[in-house]
Amino acid sequence: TYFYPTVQTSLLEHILVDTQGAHASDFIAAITPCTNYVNGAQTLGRITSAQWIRVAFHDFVTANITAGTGGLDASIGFETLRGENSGAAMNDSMGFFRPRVSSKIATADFIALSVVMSVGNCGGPQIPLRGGRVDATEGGATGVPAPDSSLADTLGFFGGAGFNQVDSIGLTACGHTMGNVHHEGFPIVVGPDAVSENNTGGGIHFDSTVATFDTLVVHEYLNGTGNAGGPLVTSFNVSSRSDLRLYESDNNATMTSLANQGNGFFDTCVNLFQRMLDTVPTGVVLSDVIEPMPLKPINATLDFDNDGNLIFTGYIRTLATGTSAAPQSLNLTTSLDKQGLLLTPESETGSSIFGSTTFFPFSTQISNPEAFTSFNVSAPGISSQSFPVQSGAFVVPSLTTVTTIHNTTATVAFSVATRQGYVGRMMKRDNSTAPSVSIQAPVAQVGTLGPRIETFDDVAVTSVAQKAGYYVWEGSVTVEDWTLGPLSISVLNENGDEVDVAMVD
Ligand code: HEM
Repeated sequence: TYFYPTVQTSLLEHILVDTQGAHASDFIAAITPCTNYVNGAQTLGRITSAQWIRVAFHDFVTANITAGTGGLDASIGFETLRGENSGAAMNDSMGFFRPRVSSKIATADFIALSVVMSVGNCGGPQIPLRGGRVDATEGGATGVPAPDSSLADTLGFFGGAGFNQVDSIGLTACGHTMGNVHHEGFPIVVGPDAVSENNTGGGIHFDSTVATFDTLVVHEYLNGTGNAGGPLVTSFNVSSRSDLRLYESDNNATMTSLANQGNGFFDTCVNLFQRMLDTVPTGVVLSDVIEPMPLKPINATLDFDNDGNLIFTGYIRTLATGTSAAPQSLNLTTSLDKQGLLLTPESETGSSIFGSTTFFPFSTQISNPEAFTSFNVSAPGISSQSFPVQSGAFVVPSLTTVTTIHNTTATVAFSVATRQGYVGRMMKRDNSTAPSVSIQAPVAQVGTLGPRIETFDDVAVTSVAQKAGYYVWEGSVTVEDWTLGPLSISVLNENGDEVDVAMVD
């Protein structure tokens, strides 16, 4: 399957942009509406959008930027039993991400993505998202501020993660514009009187708009109106007033300046959140910022049709922003066929905060695969774009299946096609030469709900057929303790680089 520009960027962009209607990802359903609680009863007084933001903070703040350790690395999954990570948010969120994690998107990337989606889809600004985080294999350092932490300790924890006093006040105000402090989990902050039939967890809002990302928490704090900054300002228990201690630590200068920024508050939060999300251990290289793509190939892949012909099928998605309209048709040409295909859209469209999406399915026969090196998409009003492809080797989607037992054991039976004469990384096996196939599967590990990735290298394959100038190879792998996330099947070249990959589940 052809993913553009990379597998990871393509998949993350999909979750970010395909939020409603045609071909939508189900990720956003967890925070739709923004008051939704995806892990249990709506009467618990919990909301998922706010939980996601809190999880990222707890994962991040134990970073030691001098040592280059910690940050957004999903170590939080191993740390949920620590008192400083009290509350349902950590395992609720890890449990939601778990069946989505794959070799291409780590849990830590889901932690980052979830903040971007909560803020961006609940009234706030768009935080630039990068991919490429790497999950920790064990718990990291301690050091999350708690309601009864001293000001010095709190500033020390933030400082270790690279945030000074002004940054710390800003990040806390940006975080505490959504969500609750709950009696259940934090009885030293919120008393039992918060518990009611429709709020069994006893959640008290930080501001009057619990599920909207806005500046209200700052104004209510300074003016003493509404929720007056929330339970960490007003708690019956003076030692639990950590937000009050932090906000007052510079005589409210930072809070006053945040209030005076007006809409600039959003820019401040974008900046601070982005720094938080992009704090990663030394050696982790993040991708470019993932931008919504105006023209995107989706599930574009080589395959064989029922007659054994080689075909190239998939969709082209267009994204119309602002007042621009979707094109009526697209023209798809390939390096083989300059005449091209006229593509017409599916009737169902999608919508998102970025604009509306339209999907143009295509299928075209490839008669001379050696010359199939690119395809090009154009339409009136859209600048034409060319996409490079390779046809040397590919995972055959129609001949690849996953079967599961009890949802924990998965058997991947796959087919790979290699073009006759293709020089990839061929392995000597049973007196013949076979392609090198690697399968990566997310599996359960002890101590965290976050999966680890198990790799099956050089999976045995046997040659079973010849089709359309290709050898077809079959193989299979059985994965135990599968966590339900997409499995990747990769064909590797002589350098061990991926030439083609299929994501299956
Ligand atoms: C002095 C620093 C901080 C302290 C002591 C603190 C403490 C707390 C506590 C005790 C809760 C209640 C959790 C629950 O009842 O489930 C909470 C909630 C929350 N915190 Fe903080 N926090 C701090 C800074 C931050 C920062 C910097 C962010 C974000 C960047 C953040 C984001 C959140 C969010 C979104 C919630 C609501 C969670 C929910 O509704 O489930 N916090 N915080």
